[in-house]
Amino acid sequence: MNAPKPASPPVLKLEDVSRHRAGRPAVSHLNLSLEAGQVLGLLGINGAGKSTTLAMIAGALVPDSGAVRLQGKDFLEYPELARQALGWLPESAPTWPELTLREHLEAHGRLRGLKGDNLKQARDAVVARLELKELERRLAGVLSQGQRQRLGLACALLHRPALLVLDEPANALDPVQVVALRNLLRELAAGGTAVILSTHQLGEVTAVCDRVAILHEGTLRYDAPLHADGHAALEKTFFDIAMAGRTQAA
Ligand SMILES: Nc1ncnc2c1ncn2[C@@H]1O[C@H](COP(=O)(O)OP(=O)(O)OP(=O)(O)O)[C@@H](O)[C@H]1O
Repeated sequence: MNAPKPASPPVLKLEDVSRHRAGRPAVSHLNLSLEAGQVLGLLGINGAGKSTTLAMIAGALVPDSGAVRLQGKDFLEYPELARQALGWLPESAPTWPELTLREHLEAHGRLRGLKGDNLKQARDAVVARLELKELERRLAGVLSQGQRQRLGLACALLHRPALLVLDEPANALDPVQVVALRNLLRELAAGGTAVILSTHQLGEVTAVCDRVAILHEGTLRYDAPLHADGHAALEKTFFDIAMAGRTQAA
C-alpha cells in the first residue's frame, strides 16, 4: 500500500514573528500563511506595520523572534532559496540612475542565478509582458515615477518567483497601468504564484485579492477570504479596526 503523499508546505509561513523598530514594537506575534495561487491584500493605517512585515518576508529585516518560512524552510538558513523563490517590490523601487532598464534586468537576473540564454529569455519575456520595449534602453534616472515603478515590478518578476511581495505596487501608476497590474496579478495567481500585496487602496484589494489581512498597531486583527459583498463590507471592517479605541473629536 502506498503511503499518503505529504501535503506540500505553504509558500509562505510567518510563525509568531515580532520586530521592534527604534525601541518600539512595530510587529508583534504575527502568524500568517499563504498558499500557491493566493493573492493576499495586506491593509492597515499608516504605521500599522505593513512595510516592516513585508521587509521581514523579503529578508531585508530580520525578525527579533519567530520564523519566516518559504516553502517550509527558514530562509535565514537557506538564503539561496530566498533568492530563487521570492520577488520583492519595496515601497520605492530601488534603481541606479546611470543604468538602463535592460541593465537593471540583467543585474537582477544575475543576482537570482540566471545567465546566458536563460537570462536573455527571462529578460525578453518580462519586457514583452510588461510592455517595456520602448523603455528598455533608457537610463533609470530619466524614467518617470510610474515607469520606475514598472521597472521595479519587472525586476521582481524576472525570475518567476513562487512568492511575489509587493509594497504599494500601484503607487504612481496611471489608470491604464493600474488595470494592467490587476490583470497581471490575476494571471500570475492563476499560474500558481502566491502574491502578498500591501496597499492603502481598498479598491485594489477588492479587484485582485482573494483574501485580506488587516494589521493594526503591529498585530493581526483580521484575516479572512474577501466577502462576496466586496467593497462595502471591507470598508466597514477596515474602519471598525482603524477607529477602535479612538476618542471622537468634540
Ligand atoms: N526606519 C525606521 N526606523 C524606526 N522606526 C521605523 C522605521 N520604519 C518604520 N518604523 C516604525 O515602525 C512602525 C511600523 O512602520 P511601517 O512602516 O511598517 O508601517 P506601515 O503600515 O507600512 O505604514 P505606512 O502605511 O505609513 O507605509 C511605525 O511605528 C514606524 O514609525
